[in-house]
Amino acid sequence: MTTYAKGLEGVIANESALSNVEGAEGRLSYLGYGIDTLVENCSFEEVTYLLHNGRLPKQDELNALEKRLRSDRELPAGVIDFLKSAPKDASPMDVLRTAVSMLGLYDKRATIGEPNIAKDAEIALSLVAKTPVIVAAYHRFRQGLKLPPVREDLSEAAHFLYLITGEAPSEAATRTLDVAYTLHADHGMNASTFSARVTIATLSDFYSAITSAIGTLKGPLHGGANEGVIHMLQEIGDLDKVDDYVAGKMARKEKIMGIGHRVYKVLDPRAPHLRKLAIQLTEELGEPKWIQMSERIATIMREQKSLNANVDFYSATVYYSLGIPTDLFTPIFAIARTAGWTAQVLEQLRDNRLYRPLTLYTGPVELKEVEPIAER
Ligand SMILES: CC(=O)SCCNC(=O)CCNC(=O)[C@H](O)C(C)(C)COP(=O)(O)OP(=O)(O)OC[C@H]1O[C@@H](n2cnc3c(N)ncnc32)[C@H](O)[C@@H]1OP(=O)(O)O
Ligand SMILES: O=C([O-])CC(=O)C(=O)O
Repeated sequence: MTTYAKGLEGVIANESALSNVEGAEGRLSYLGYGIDTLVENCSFEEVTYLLHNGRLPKQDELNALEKRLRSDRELPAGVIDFLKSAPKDASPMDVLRTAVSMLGLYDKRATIGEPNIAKDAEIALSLVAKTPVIVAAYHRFRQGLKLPPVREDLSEAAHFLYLITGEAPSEAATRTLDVAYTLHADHGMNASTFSARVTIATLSDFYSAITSAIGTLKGPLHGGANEGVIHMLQEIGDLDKVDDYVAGKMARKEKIMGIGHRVYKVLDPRAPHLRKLAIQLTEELGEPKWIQMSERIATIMREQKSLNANVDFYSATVYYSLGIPTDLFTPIFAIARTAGWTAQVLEQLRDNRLYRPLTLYTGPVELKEVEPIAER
């Protein structure tokens, strides 16, 4: 019997060995490694290797991956020209989506049809290497600044912070972003990953799949919620205004950004890591009000609606505390998720089948005659 689940809730769309999202328990692991131990012991580069290769790297393999990513940071001149000429007030997610699509124009390895996994694995790494440079370059150009020369001596997280500020970041800031990258790297059949897999499953090219994913991530019900959280906190302004604000939202049946999740019925396991960082960073910044407001919102939503914070709720305050402009929050999510999207695309290609679900037709069933246009 064919059943209908609105929004595909509870539907298993494919098989994957990459990330295990355990909604009832509030657990997340990549290839059998829980995120707690990965955050504690591994860099984002190690996690990228894990997702792409199915196992953690040995030291020489990690060195080779880091070298490979760091040597692939230059963007094609045509993409740089686009980033310089893009409207200064464009959404960085729109710019990223367009620039990633453009990368495909300059990469002869990107073809349609029967996959070549070795070639596709190279494209996957190029995408991981280049997406942060695209985001940073646009951010610099929109301010009328030059992009600092790309460097090969900095990790993925450090290099991104260096490019947006022009200065090598502190170890603490690098570590914070690295942890955030690891926590965002992959997450089962979330909407943007699903988009990427649907696109690649037609045997379209790799860049088209990641372009689809970026377009899907930007919506406020998905990755775009992290920017919505900061806008909400700024709108509220003070701790003593939180209760009225949330009550107003509930009365109008509006969503609180960063709260709720399709799969997690308990706290998102990424949230406590980001919460801890947010507490520490806002204290150092002397601006504890952001985390105080967040804590109050989370408490009200938990107590009154049985809804919990998701990954976007505290990441927003973490990025804000690092001095990152709000409209780069979702692009940062995209940078980290590129590790997972590309791994998922490769996994799809290794055992591909076209996605083609059905629709529950609700239109007229009786066939009609076409009336002459003057009589309609
Ligand atoms: C990385 C990520 O993508 S994590 C998710 C990021 N998105 C957000 O933070 C946006 C806010 N959250 C939401 O919109 C939702 O919780 C989603 C999109 C994440 C999940 O959506 P769904 O599983 O489809 O749940 P749905 O939207 O049907 O909500 C179920 C019920 O909870 C309520 N609800 C869910 N989330 C929220 C919220 N953030 N604020 C207020 N009410 C909420 C709904 O109003 C609905 O109530 P009702 O049954 O009385 O009508
Ligand atoms: O899994 C989801 O639906 C959304 C999410 O948390 C993610 O993509 O990280």
